[in-house]
Amino acid sequence: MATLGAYSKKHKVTVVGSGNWGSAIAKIVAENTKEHPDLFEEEVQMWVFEEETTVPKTSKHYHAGSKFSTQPHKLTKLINHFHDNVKYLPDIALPTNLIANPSLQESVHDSSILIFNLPHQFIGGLCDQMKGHILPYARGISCIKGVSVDSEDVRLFSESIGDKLGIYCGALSGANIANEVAQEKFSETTIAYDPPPMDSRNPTPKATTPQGPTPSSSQLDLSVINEHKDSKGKTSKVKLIVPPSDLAPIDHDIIKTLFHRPYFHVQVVSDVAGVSLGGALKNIVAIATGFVAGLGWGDNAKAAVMRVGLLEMVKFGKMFFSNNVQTKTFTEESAGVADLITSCSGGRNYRCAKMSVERKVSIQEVEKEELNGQMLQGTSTAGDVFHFLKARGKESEFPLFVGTYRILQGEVSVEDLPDLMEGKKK
Ligand SMILES: NC(=O)c1ccc[n+]([C@@H]2O[C@H](COP(=O)([O-])OP(=O)(O)OC[C@H]3O[C@@H](n4cnc5c(N)ncnc54)[C@H](O)[C@@H]3O)[C@@H](O)[C@H]2O)c1
Ligand SMILES: O=P(O)(O)OC[C@H](O)CO
Repeated sequence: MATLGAYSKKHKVTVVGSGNWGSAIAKIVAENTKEHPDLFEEEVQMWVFEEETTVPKTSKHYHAGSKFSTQPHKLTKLINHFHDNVKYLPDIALPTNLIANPSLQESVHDSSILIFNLPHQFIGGLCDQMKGHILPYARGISCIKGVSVDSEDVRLFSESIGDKLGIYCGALSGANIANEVAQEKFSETTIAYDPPPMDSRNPTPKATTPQGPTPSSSQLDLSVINEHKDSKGKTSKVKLIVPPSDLAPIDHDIIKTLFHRPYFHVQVVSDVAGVSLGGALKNIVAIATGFVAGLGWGDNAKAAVMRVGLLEMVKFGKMFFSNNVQTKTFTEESAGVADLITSCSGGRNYRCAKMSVERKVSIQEVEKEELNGQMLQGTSTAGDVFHFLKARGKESEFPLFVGTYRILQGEVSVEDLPDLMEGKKK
């Protein structure tokens, strides 16, 4: 594990997002910053999308007659008072060094490590608000499970965040149902972090320094033109800022120290595209698995959907992200097959899809009734991926992804899925 060694400055960490997974990850990193005061500032900021809420009746903090249980209060106030995200991760004790902050700009101020963890629909707008307010040499980790799609392109959130903010950003994804992780039940995760060469500990990075008297490290113009190969194999030149030399480089060691816990085991790899795609595409497969479970079709049917889903996940990566995506990320890492299995067994996408078939209502209706503000990612990812494939005439090559979208749209029925998967039904 990393130690401070020659570095005198500490990393400040901010988690952008505070939903079910956002709060669980914030708990983990706050536990680790407390355990490693040589590397990190103890206090971790967590940006909260502010809303008014009361303590729910099911919470251990609910007391009939108490002002928090009867009148709405700001969620940040409740989190900081009870050290419990009573709405999105109820009844989990959050470390007292984790501070909920409703101001995005204030929470990211001076942070050298930014962790992005919120439903993917919101990240673009938040990055726009963060521009100019973050340290230019900050580095990021995206815990978002989704892909950024428009008619032109499909992109990884780690890359679109990185481009918007002018920073390097890796990705964390794995078989991680948030409530289980928060209850400290053992799980594994995969972090893909392939930082620019200038971030390595040795040798000291080359940097362009202004002429004149020697400035302090914080005043140096440490911009480096970094030749960068993106997840599709395209090489471009990006201007990145070298972190000051009195701050420990954000390399695999530091990343592992920040996220690894006795109950949360981290593998660090370099395949950012594979890790991100695994987390995004399995959500579509989880919906399809939930649909067949809703019909009462049993474990064999679920396994068949998962098998086809895994093949389509790998194919999608290979087809649209060239050879940068490694098949073994899908077959060997937590971010691949393990996440697929857990999501298709007990994830929200699976559970809501199952209930929608059982109750004969739309999945959106179930989401609203059952998730108390948490949001499904599979429904929008299914739509995004469908439109992306359609624009390229590739629908027939991804029958499960396309079939799931068409069921969601009400164009075909769940009973059609076996034939859809085999391309027998159009
Ligand atoms: N929950 C899990 O078990 C889990 C596990 C691993 C990964 N993930 C992934 O983590 C990411 C975050 O998921 P989550 O579970 O933390 O979120 P969630 O489903 O709990 O979503 C609710 C969050 O969205 C916020 N929100 C609502 N409206 C907003 C707005 N207009 N702007 C900004 N934020 C707004 C809410 O305040 C809340 O924090 C997703 O990509 C998800 O797929 C989730
Ligand atoms: O609950 P879901 O379906 O969003 O999935 C949760 C996690 O991604 C499982 O690893």
